[in-house]
Amino acid sequence: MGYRFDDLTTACRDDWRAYIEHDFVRGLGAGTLDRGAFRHYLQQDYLFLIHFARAFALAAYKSRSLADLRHAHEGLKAILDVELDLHVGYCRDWGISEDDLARLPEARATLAYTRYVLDTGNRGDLLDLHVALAPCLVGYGEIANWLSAQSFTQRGEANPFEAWIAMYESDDFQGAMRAELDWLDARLADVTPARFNELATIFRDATRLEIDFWQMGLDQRL
Ligand SMILES: Cc1ncc(C[n+]2csc(CCO)c2C)c(N)n1
Repeated sequence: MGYRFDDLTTACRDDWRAYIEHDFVRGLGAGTLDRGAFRHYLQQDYLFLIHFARAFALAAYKSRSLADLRHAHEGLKAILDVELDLHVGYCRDWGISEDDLARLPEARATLAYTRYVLDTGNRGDLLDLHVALAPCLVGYGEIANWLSAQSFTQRGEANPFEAWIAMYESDDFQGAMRAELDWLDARLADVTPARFNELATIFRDATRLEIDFWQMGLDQRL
């Protein structure tokens, strides 16, 4: 007993590294990622964010305390008022209009990942749901930090993906990631080994679905 978030990443170390250091991520850092692959990813990420907002609404429904209800509400507001607005603007810069976004077909990788998170939350409790959301919430912060530390990463105008890296490296985003880590550390401190194993399976599955999401972008696959 006495688990922490780091025990989840340690339990699926190879999958976690494959997600954080994926070729798609390396291409973002080096500035060499195929533009079509990035546009495809941006489009599918719009659909992803809509379902992710629904998952925060589910977290509100699953909350047993006012503090957890507020936490879910903050997460939902952050996606609707900040993340999705930014995303729509970002898509516009990449030549994707709101009309295009409204008509997108959903890729299999998007379907699989988002519905997996929603099903995990429906079936389980608030901790199951947060663990399913963690590769997304914590992973992108870790990816931005990892990229900043790599010698191949190009910063500034030389890199067409600079805004993407900067968004997830920002104090706002890193603060939200820290808050999520604290929430998870507090809950994981008193789970049994059997319960930890269940949670580690959820975390690994969601991490594998993040890897598939990057690969879907690279392959420009529906
Ligand atoms: C496939 C995929 N995985 C993770 C994120 C990152 N992300 C999505 S919502 C959110 C929190 C917003 O408050 C974060 C960090 C993404 N965009 N797309």
